[in-house]
Amino acid sequence: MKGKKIEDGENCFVPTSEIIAVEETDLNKKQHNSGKWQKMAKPHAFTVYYVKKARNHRWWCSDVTFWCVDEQLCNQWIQALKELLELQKARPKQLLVYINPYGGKRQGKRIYEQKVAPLFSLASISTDVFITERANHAKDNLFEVNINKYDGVVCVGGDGMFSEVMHGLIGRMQKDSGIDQNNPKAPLVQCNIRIGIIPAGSTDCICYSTVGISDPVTSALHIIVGDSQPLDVSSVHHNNTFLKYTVSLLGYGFYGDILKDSEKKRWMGPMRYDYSGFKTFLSHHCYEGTISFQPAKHTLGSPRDKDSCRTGCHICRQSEQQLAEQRKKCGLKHEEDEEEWKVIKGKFLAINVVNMSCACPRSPKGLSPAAHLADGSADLILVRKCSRFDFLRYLVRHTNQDDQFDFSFVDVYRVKSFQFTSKLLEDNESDVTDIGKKHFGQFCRDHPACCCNIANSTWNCDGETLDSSAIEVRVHCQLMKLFARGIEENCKEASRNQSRVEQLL
Ligand SMILES: Nc1ncnc2c1ncn2[C@@H]1O[C@H](COP(=O)(O)OP(=O)(O)OP(=O)(O)O)[C@@H](O)[C@H]1O
Ligand SMILES: CCCCCCCCCCCCC/C=C/[C@@H](O)[C@H](CO)NC(C)=O
Ligand SMILES: [Ca+2]
Repeated sequence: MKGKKIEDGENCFVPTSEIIAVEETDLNKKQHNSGKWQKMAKPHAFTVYYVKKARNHRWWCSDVTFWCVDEQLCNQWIQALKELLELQKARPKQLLVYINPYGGKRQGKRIYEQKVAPLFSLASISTDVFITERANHAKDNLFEVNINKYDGVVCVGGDGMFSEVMHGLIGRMQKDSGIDQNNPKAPLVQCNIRIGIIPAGSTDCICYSTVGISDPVTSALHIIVGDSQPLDVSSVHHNNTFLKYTVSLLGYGFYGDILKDSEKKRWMGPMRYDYSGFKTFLSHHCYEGTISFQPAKHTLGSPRDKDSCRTGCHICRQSEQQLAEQRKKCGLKHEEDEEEWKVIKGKFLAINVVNMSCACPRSPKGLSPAAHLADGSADLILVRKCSRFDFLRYLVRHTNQDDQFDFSFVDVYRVKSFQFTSKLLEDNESDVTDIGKKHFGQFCRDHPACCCNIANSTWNCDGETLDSSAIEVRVHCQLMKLFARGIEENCKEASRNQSRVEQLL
C-alpha cells in the first residue's frame, strides 16, 4: 500500500464507491519525519483506503491520510465517511472462502493469507475459510452449508476450482427449488449469491475474461466494492442425464486432448499445458462426428464483431431483455423446439463452444474475442481438418491481433443450443449387428496416414475432463453472478482520471 497525507487547504477526490475503509490514524505511530503536524501539540488524523486503478485493469489499495488540529472535526469526518460506506448495500459483509492448496503453482493458501485476507479484514468483511482436502470437497460442502448466512462465496484457485464451486452453488439452488438437473429442458433457477474468484490456478481464464487481469489483489478489491457481473452458464447433458455446467470453454479434439494428457503431468504445474500442448499439436488428431445447433437469433451481436463485451455491455442487456420477452410470449411452451437446427458433419481438429472470450494471459484476446459474458449465447468454433502448418497459423492467431476466424477451415456460429455425436457412436448405434465395426483400428482405415482418429476425444469442460461421445448443450442466460464488472472500457482513460485525482491530492 502506498500512502499520502493531506493537509489543510489541500483537495482530494475519491468516489465513495471506491473507498475500501476509513480508519482513525495515530500520527505518532505513523512515524512521519516531515510535515507540519510535528510542530503541533496534538494533531488528529484519519486514513481513507481506496481503490487505485493502474494500467491493464490492475487495481491496488492506496491510502490517503487527512489531518487537522480539531479532534471533533476529525471524528465527524470519520463518522460521516463510515455512514457513507454503510450505504453501499451491494458490498459483502460475510463471505465463505474455499482455497484449493494444490491449484496452479500450489500458492493458493499463501496468496489468500498474504494478499487477500488483510484487505478483507481492512474492509471489515468476516470470512469462514475452508481449505479443501480433496477434489469436490468444496462442491460437496456447498450442499451442506447454511448458505443463507453468506453474501458471497470466494474460490481461491483456477478454472477447475471455480467450476467446482459453481456446480455446488447451482446444484444446491436447483435442489432447494425442486428442479431436476437431469431434465435438459428444465428452466433453471438463477443463483443470486455471487462468486468471487481469487486467481491461483494455471490458466485462470474465467477470472481474466471477466476482470481483464489475473491478479489476486484486483479480484479482492472487486469483491470488496461489491461488483456484480451476470454470467451465462451452459448445461451439458447426455440421454437425459446431467453431466456438467460450463462457463468458459467446452472443447473437443485439441483442447480436450491437451487437458487429458496434462492431467497426468500435474506435478509440472502450469507448464504442463505447454508440454501437452506441443505433444497434442504434433499428434494432429482429427475427429469425425455430427454437430447440430440452433443459431442465437435473439442477440444483435455476432462472433465476427470488432467490438468486445465491456462493462455494462448493451448487447448483453438487450439480448437478456429479448429472451425475457420471448419467454413471456411462449409461456411454458418451449420455443426452442420449433426453431430450426443446422446440421454439420465432418472431420474436426477442434470443436470449441465458448460462453465468453476465454481470454487468459496466454491468449489475451481469447478464443472468441467478441463473445459476450451475459447474452444468452455461446460461440461455436469449428476447426476442420487441415494441415499442421495451417493449424499452427490458427493457433498463433490466439496470441496476436489477427482475425482467428479468417481461415477457410474455420467456421464460427453464435448459438443457443448445440449437440454433438461422434461418428464412432453413430456407427455403433446404427449398425449394432456389425460386430466388426466395434473392433476398429486406432486410426482411419481408409487413409492410415491422415491422422483421423477413430477413437473419441475428451471434452475440456472449464478445465475438467468429461468423457462423452454424445452431448447436448443449452445456454442459460445470466444463470449466475460474479463479483466482477466485466472488462472496463478504455483503461487509459481510467488511469488519466486517476492521475487527475493524484494531482488534486
Ligand atoms: N485439496 C485438493 N486436492 C486435490 N485436488 C483438489 C483439491 N481441491 C480442489 N481440487 C481440484 O483441483 C482441480 C484443479 O484445480 P484448479 O482449477 O484450482 O487449478 P489448475 O487446474 O492448476 O488451474 P486452471 O484450472 O486455471 O488451469 C479442480 O478440479 C479441483 O476440483
Ligand atoms: C504456437 C502457438 C500456440 C498458441 C497456443 C495458445 C494457447 C491459448 C490457450 C487458451 C486456452 C483458453 C481456454 C481455457 C481453457 C481452460 O478452461 C483450461 C483450464 O484452465 N485451460 C486449458 C489450457 O485447457
Ligand atoms: Ca455468452
